[in-house]
Amino acid sequence: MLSSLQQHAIAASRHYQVYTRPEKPCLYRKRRPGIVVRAVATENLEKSSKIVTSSTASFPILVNGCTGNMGRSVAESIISAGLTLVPVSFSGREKPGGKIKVGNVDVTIHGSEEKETVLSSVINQFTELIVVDYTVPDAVNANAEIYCKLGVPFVMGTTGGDREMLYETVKSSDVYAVISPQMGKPVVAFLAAMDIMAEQFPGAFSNYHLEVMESHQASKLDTSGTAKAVVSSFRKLGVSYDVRRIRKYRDPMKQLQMIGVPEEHLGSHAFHFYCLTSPDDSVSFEFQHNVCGHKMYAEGTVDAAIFLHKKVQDKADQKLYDMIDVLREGNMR
Ligand SMILES: NC(=O)C1=CN([C@@H]2O[C@H](COP(=O)(O)OP(=O)(O)OC[C@H]3O[C@@H](n4cnc5c(N)ncnc54)[C@H](OP(=O)(O)O)[C@@H]3O)[C@@H](O)[C@H]2O)C=CC1
Ligand SMILES: O=C(O)C1=N[C@H](C(=O)O)C[C@H](O)C1
Repeated sequence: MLSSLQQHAIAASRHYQVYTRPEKPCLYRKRRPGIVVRAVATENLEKSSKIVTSSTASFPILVNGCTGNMGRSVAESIISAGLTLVPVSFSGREKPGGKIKVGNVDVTIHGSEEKETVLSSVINQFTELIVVDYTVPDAVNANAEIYCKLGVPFVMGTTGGDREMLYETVKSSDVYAVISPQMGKPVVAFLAAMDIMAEQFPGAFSNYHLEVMESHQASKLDTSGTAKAVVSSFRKLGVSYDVRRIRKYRDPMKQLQMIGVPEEHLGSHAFHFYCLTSPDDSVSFEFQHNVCGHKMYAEGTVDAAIFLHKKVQDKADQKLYDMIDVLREGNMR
């Protein structure tokens, strides 16, 4: 009998056949042209006077982690959405120097020890600033503390770190934030459905056996935050499962041969698979979401930033949000 993982591998490769069909390449379907690009390239940031963005549609966003996969992708989506990309970002390296070009914006990369001083100066120069964080798990808590200390609203897409401490940091500050390990709206809808099921039918999967596996690019440092969120719903549904049991795949050979990740997406994919089996093995459920590339998360992140900007402008009472709140608001582009 095939193990559920082998069955998954077969299903995944079948799926691959489907979505790479040349006549219907849904992954690569062209989007409608975006809103006009309105990136403000602000050379000589130090010299410029305060940049005021009066219209809701053009508030400035600083992306922390612009040299990474997600940071760059979000920066590109900000420009495509006609928002203002602040030409400053941070890196884990102490003295990175240099600039990277995103669209027509030259983004200066600063070292992590300069974060607080540089960010304070950006806050003084850009009104209505929102920060987006796509860095590394080890930087999550320190970064959130800086944002809260400086009073800048932020979207935290980075996974890992001490999540409880992260929420505490925000709650004990006066800062608006969207925090979510998953910014891809269809996957967020799946997470929401699991959460609603857990809320309405607690114990529906009592004593079921759970297997979870996730596969990501080899550079991913932590266990999937999304898988952990799904497990937390399954636990409410009556399953006993420790997130340390989640099987992580980071080896490109296994991803290619066993899981069926398309070769061109080995460097950027997120495949998740959950299998629930009844105690007597007579019933099984399988859930799977496979994402290639980063665009979906980048676009969701821009929606989260637009949502957060509105909450700040409206002086909303609630300050801490997740992506389910963003989805519920229903004001997606
Ligand atoms: N919420 C969501 O939907 C998604 C979340 N993610 C999460 O986002 C995070 C980033 O992923 P990804 O872009 O693939 O990772 P990368 O490794 O590609 O990028 C990490 C970035 O963080 C920078 N960095 C490292 N240390 C620090 C630091 N101390 N301060 C500031 N910047 C730092 C790196 O700069 P340098 O290399 O120059 O040091 C680099 O720019 C991960 O936690 C990932 O799980 C990813 C996809 C979707
Ligand atoms: O690192 C990634 O790539 C991703 N990270 C997030 C997670 O840990 O859940 C979301 C998605 O899986 C992509």
